[in-house]
Amino acid sequence: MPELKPPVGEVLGLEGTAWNLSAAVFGDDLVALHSSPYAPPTGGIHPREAAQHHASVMREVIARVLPAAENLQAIAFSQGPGLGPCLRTVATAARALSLALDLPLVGVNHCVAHVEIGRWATGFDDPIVLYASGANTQVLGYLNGRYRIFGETLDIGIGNALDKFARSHGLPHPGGPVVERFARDGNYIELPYTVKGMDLAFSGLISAAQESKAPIEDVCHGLQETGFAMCVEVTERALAHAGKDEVLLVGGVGANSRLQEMLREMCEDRGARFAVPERTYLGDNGAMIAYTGRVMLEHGALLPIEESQVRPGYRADEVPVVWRSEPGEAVRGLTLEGGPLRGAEAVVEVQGGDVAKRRVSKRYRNELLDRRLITERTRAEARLIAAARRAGVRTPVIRDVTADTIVMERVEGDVLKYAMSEETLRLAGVAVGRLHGAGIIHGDLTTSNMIFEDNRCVLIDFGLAHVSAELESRGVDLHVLFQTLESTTDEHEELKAAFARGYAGVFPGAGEVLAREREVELRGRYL
Ligand SMILES: C[C@@H](O)[C@H](NC(=O)OP(=O)(O)OC[C@H]1O[C@@H](n2cnc3c(N)ncnc32)[C@H](O)[C@@H]1O)C(=O)O
Ligand SMILES: [Fe+2]
Repeated sequence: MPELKPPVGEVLGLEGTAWNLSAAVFGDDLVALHSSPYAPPTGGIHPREAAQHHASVMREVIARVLPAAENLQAIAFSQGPGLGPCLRTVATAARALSLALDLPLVGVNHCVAHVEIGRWATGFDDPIVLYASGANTQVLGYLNGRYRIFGETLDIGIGNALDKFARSHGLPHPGGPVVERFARDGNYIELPYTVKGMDLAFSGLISAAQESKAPIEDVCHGLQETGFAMCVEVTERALAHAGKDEVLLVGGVGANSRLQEMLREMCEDRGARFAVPERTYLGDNGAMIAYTGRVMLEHGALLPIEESQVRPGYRADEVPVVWRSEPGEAVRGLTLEGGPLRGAEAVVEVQGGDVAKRRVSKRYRNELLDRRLITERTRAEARLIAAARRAGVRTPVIRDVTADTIVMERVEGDVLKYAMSEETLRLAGVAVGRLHGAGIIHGDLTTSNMIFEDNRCVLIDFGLAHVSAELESRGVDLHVLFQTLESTTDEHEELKAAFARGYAGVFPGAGEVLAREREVELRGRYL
């Protein structure tokens, strides 16, 4: 007879990583939820004051949900990431409860909990997730036992960016909802748009918005149109890259109706499904911790009390996702033989021995922004493909260029994604080393943009390329590639080392750039 597992009862979850102290009891469904948000009297969130707030309402918040439990089995808490003092206050309470009630502890990663409650609330199985909150902006997807981070902000989270902008105009905290209200009555103004591969950055956008002399409604409108278009673009890139067909939006900024509308339009146009959980489960809440804690408990992922120290820099991809067993592997992409190929931003079609790459208009984007991006990128791509070629980097020969289309030589061979080995990575390193030596930054070094033909690496897709000899640009260029490697294979360390060998062999500045790459990587890892 198969062994019957005892039914898992309820789990109490405690959340308090930043602005909200919240507790919930979750069984087969949500049993009870109570929150006590902290609103800073002036300015942004002060970590210590928020922690004091959490401590002062802890007893009451827990007392509001605990009596609803009939068969409590564990205490789950947000172990990180988050603000140190807040995390410590919550962990202390969780340990005390665990000891007093003689129940095991479960340490939950806050980002993973946003994703899991989102899957629960929408019924989505294997989505690409846009996690847009105060401190984080990430695009995640499940692959081989982990939530992989395909792309993320290189500076601050979009929510904090909106909050910071609002603060500089004397508007109340949190700024996100205030910006949304002003944006409704505004007209589009142009602001800096920054996407690097599947990563993005908001500080240039925010400084320009802060300095703008345009009416506040217009600045808010331009800010949303630009910042959200960046988020939707990287989500679409991840969707195309991973070959999935569901998009889930989570995190506090997910409450924004314009962001929801843009994602919905992108998904409709791609034939993907889109969902967003109801508001209760979007921003920080205890239910997401209780629910994820319960799933972890069912799979035996308990936390000994002596290992229960908080983890302020805890990343989603550090968590072994033992409750999902499928490989989640991407289906192999279509080939050009099957007709026109639809990438994240362009349609590529065979024309004899050539291909025509046409950038398509995106319905989710403001029209002026859409036209600007299509023209700028088509021009940059044609110019820099030619420049790279002159510098001795293999790229396709350009035949013709119009406002939105480039006709170029067709390169045959496997893209790096399907030809991963130390040797191909070394060849990729050689190509990128030559490119950087010529003062060109690729801007989108993913494993789909390198093709192996006759034992050489051909670089394609220069739409985000630009000329720069800055250490930072070069470091970020490598970071985009390394991040794609990390998100697709467990052998990333060997592959990175092989790349570095090829890169250093042709580019004298390699040591410095590799060190900078490491710095960029660590930057994204802390709040
Ligand atoms: C680590 C953790 O503490 C952190 N949590 C967090 O940032 O809280 P969350 O509830 O997910 O998001 C709050 C953010 O969400 C923004 N927000 C709320 N409603 C919004 C709206 N309608 N439009 C835009 N932003 C909005 C707020 O301005 C604020 O920046 C996180 O998940 O990164
Ligand atoms: Fe959060």
